[in-house]
Amino acid sequence: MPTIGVFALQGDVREHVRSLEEAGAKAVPVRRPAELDAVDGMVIPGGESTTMWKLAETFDLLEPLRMRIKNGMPAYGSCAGMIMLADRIEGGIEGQRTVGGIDMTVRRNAFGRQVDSFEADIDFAGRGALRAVFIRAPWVESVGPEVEVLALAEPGDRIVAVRQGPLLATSFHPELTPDAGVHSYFVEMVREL
Ligand SMILES: NC(=O)CC[C@H](N)C(=O)O
Repeated sequence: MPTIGVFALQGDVREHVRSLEEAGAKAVPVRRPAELDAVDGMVIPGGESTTMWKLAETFDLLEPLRMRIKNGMPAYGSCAGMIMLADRIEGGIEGQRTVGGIDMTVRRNAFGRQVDSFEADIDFAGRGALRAVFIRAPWVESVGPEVEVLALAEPGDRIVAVRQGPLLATSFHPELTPDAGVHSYFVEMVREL
């Protein structure tokens, strides 16, 4: 059984732990570099990317995360986590940095504010309909040639799920629904590597 860490300095950590366990992984919260060393893959949850970035710097987790990802560790980011895995962001705050790894430009809060949050049925990775929850969600503006688009959403057929090698990101929050499909997809990715 793979051990998957959940970035636990900020965000909806418990929900990801539950979804990962449902998908057949051992899930552990990660707050320190030593804890990061012990996992086979990482999830960066939904939450607030600006706060995640600041806390990751303060707790010396940003650089170790970047290194593990550079060395091929699988990672999955939902919503704020998607922003953290983007090489480039639009609409970030002054100086905002990410972990990076996926050759894409992500627009923060692209679908609107908290009041514009919505749910939609989307087709994820050709696996049929999946209920997707969007909360102040980003969308992907553009992707590099190595990036595979896994899902689009209305309005505007925006890119809301992508994969680049061992890295996966979604604009939406599968951890907030009972369907563990996206987490199962990620756990399979970790098993394959
Ligand atoms: N639900 C979310 O994760 C929202 C993400 C948030 N808008 C951010 O920029 O980090």
